[in-house]
Amino acid sequence: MAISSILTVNFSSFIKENGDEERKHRVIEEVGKACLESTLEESFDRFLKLGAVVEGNVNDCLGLPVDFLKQYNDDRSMDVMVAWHYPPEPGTKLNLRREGHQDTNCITFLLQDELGGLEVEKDGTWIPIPPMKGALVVNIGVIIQVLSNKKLMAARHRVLRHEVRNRCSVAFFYSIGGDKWIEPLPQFTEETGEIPKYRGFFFKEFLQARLQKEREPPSRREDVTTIDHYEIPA
Ligand SMILES: O=C(O)CCC(=O)C(=O)O
Ligand SMILES: [Fe+2]
Repeated sequence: MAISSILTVNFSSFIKENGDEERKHRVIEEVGKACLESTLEESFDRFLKLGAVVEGNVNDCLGLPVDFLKQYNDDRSMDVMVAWHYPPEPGTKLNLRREGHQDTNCITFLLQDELGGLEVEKDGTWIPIPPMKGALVVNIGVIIQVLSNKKLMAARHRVLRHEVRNRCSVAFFYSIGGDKWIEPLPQFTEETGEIPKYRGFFFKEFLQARLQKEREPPSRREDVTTIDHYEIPA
């Protein structure tokens, strides 16, 4: 089953989507554990607070004016928390459940269970990220990559499925509103003399293109809309 369908089929539990109350309630019902709701709500709110803190850290690491990235922050309707379930599939050696990708948001927080399986690409090599009790993996997403003109890169990562056990993870995607215009900031172009590496786009335009491609999967891999679509060739 294609990974793109994970959000919509019983293969995983889509547990909260900020902008869609109806869906949220339906899914929580489907999960069938009403007692979970307050825990989910609380987790969501905490992730949201964490997002604001880490966004501030990223802001400072990039040397941007204090609270500069906050201007992207007023619309929280695109934030999503997802519980992924990766059923085991015996007998396959390299059992990819999630192909290599970059997250298409701002910052992702990921909690993987004790089975591990998450890998990050570094210089063409896939490196396992061992699970650590009580630790979250923090991923930079492509929005930051574009705004910073590739000063901060979104890590490419993938997930291997376990041969005999169910793997679970929870991801929180800290995002921005669809009406935000994304392009390399002058701080990383005009002010440094660097050439912009991306052309500008509205975030929702990018998401729509991706969604469209997911609904009608392109036959060629290179046709999938990734952030490379907006890249200006050097
Ligand atoms: O399940 C995981 O560990 C990673 C999931 C992931 O990369 C994603 O949801 O974007
Ligand atoms: Fe991811």
